[in-house]
Amino acid sequence: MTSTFTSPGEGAAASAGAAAPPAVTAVEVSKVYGGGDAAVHALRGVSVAFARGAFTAIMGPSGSGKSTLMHCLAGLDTVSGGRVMLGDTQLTGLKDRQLTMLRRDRIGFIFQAFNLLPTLTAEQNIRLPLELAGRKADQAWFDRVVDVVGLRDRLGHRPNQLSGGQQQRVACARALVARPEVIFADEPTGNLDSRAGAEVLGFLRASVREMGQTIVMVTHDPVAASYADRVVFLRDGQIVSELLQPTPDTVLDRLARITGGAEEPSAGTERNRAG
Ligand SMILES: Nc1ncnc2c1ncn2[C@@H]1O[C@H](COP(=O)(O)OP(=O)(O)OP(=O)(O)O)[C@@H](O)[C@H]1O
Repeated sequence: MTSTFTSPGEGAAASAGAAAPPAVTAVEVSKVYGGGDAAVHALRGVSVAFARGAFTAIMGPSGSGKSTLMHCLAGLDTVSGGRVMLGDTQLTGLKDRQLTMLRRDRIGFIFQAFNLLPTLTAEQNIRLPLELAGRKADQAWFDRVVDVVGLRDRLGHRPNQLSGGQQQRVACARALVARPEVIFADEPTGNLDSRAGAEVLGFLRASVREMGQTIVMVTHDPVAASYADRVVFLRDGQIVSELLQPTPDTVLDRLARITGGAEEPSAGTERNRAG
């Protein structure tokens, strides 16, 4: 049996009202790559809900299905079974063009590689997705985002004039400025030293606290995960555990138990309330 993992009123989720659906929901999602003897069951009946206004980390051993889950949640890949909802919208079954528009209008992405356009300034990079969508950034919101990520005095710089941490802050601002319903971050600090990584994570945390942003982040790093409100752990394509209010130590401890095989899927309702 597969448990459904939900998170009780965290952050803005509490004020979003009982009727508001989670930002993202997966119901019994499975994903099989290939077929026959070579079939790889990357996800095996994953049910999980991500509350609005909360910061959730997805962790697990290499090959456990983290990237596959994120790609299915973000409409970058199709599921083999089950369904994915973005708010009230069912992604499963949408046509490619509808999915492209949905990603453009409602989802933000931050990747390990910053993916900035080298010939554009920081400000132009931040505004680009909105302009491509034919929308104009609300100036007050733009200013707020720029201040939250601390880029006010770097807006005229090109990416090669910025440090890695500053470039990733531009990528964060680019995702935040469109006010997406959810931002998916895939190892956002993977290319940064620990100081720059801490800065970027601090800004992501601040965007959740101060702007009610919803963030789902895949990471291998227990310190990065400790910035989240909640960590869900995958093993062999199933969610096997979760932690609320994680600390680096509780995350490490849980990872050790998971990789040691001590945690079974049914143990997932156990929660850490320390910290
Ligand atoms: N395009 C693909 N074709 C075939 N198998 C794939 C494909 N993508 C992923 N897999 C397999 O699916 C399983 C889950 O992979 P996934 O990349 O989601 O894991 P992960 O937890 O993100 O791993 P890592 O931490 O190493 O990035 C693995 O066994 C992987 O080899």
